[in-house]
Amino acid sequence: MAQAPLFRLQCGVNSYEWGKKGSESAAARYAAATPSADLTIQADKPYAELWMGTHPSNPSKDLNTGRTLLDLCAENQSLLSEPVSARYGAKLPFLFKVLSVNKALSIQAHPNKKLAEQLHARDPKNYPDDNHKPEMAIAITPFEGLCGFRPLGEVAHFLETVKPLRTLVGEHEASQFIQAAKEQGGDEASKKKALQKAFGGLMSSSSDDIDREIASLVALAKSEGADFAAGGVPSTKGDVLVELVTRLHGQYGSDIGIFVLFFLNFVTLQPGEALFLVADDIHAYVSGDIIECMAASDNVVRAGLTPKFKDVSTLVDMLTYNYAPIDEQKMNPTEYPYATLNRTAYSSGSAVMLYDPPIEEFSVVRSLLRGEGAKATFDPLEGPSIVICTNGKGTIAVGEAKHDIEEGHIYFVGSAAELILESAVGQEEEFTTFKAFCEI
Ligand SMILES: NNC(=O)[C@@H](O)[C@H](O)[C@H](O)COP(=O)(O)O
Ligand SMILES: [Zn+2]
Repeated sequence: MAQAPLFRLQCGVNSYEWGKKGSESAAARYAAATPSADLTIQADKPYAELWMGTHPSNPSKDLNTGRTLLDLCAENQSLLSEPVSARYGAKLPFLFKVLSVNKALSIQAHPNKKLAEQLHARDPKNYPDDNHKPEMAIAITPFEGLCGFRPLGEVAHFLETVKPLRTLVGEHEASQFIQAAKEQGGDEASKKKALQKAFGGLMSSSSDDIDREIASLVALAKSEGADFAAGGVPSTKGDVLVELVTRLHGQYGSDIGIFVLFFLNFVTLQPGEALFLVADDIHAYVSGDIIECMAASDNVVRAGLTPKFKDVSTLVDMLTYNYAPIDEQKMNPTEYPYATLNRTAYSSGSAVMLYDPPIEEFSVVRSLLRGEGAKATFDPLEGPSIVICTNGKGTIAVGEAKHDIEEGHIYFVGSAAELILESAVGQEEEFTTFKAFCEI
């Protein structure tokens, strides 16, 4: 019997050390929102990531039958659409997640396709996939993260004003870098080379040197306060740096990752703001709840702020060394043109916004429907979707099938289905959903 194009999913949650504890974790609350989930949230246990998709490490299931979404897609490739299944096989091209971040994640990057194949062949235990992992994060609550290298002038400023940093980078690499950073014009490749040398110098520090310089850094931050690092830079002032150094030191002790703060942009996102990271872009998320969508892969190359397997030389070698101001790291949503709002939705200021990164595997639509009866009707699309409700309640319908949906509920929507979302919240309240999809 053909599988209905709309069915509810039961999704699993991964407990990594950096996750929020107990019910503070949105990932835990959403996973537990499904009646059959055999999940009793433990107050002192960290719950980091809710996974929604067909990735074998934590495959989502059809709530009613208990069958995996992977099996159902394999048997009913029309759920994916012919172009998607022909290009990506009988599985979802994306992995959709909710992350609840209590402590900083690892200093990390995700390998491009070619490097992913090499790492997977060499070390399948630590690199379980042969696929790239470009990723997008959309803030559900206020979010902090380290994303991409700072403008070179900012790194030069820190090398000139934070002695423990300059010591670990090395005097020669530091002065070479500062000279390259200050050179007007100059070719991009040699600037990126100087950045790689300085960053590589930092990351190759001995543990004794790190212990010694961390102690000096924390003491300096405490004693200088807002004057730390000569007051910092416009994007990250001295007092913010003091708080971050102190917080990360409290979380990870003597860890090289704390010094990486001076090389990477410190980004804050308000709910609805987003950032996109291409493969090989360095980052480390610091706090907050986010929706995350990525190509279907779990390959992470780590170099600090983690008890997990680190592969520092691979990380230093693989990075893009792209550098840019914070605002160039953010991703601006646009109004989604393929959804029709009814009169109630229009009058209540509802919005359906598209986050569309420059890759094929996924896009995400965030729907904010305000007030009872606000409705969004989505044009059928040729490809699979997963919808999660992160706030409020309403109904989700495809054809004759109509179900209640509320915070934490997750549905799979098959290709070519005409999806309707309708709010059931009060006048001043919001019914919020995120829909990840692939359409070729
Ligand atoms: N930036 N976010 C991601 O890449 C997530 O999808 C990953 O699953 C986490 O980063 C994994 O981080 P750890 O390996 O636990 O340090
Ligand atoms: Zn990542």
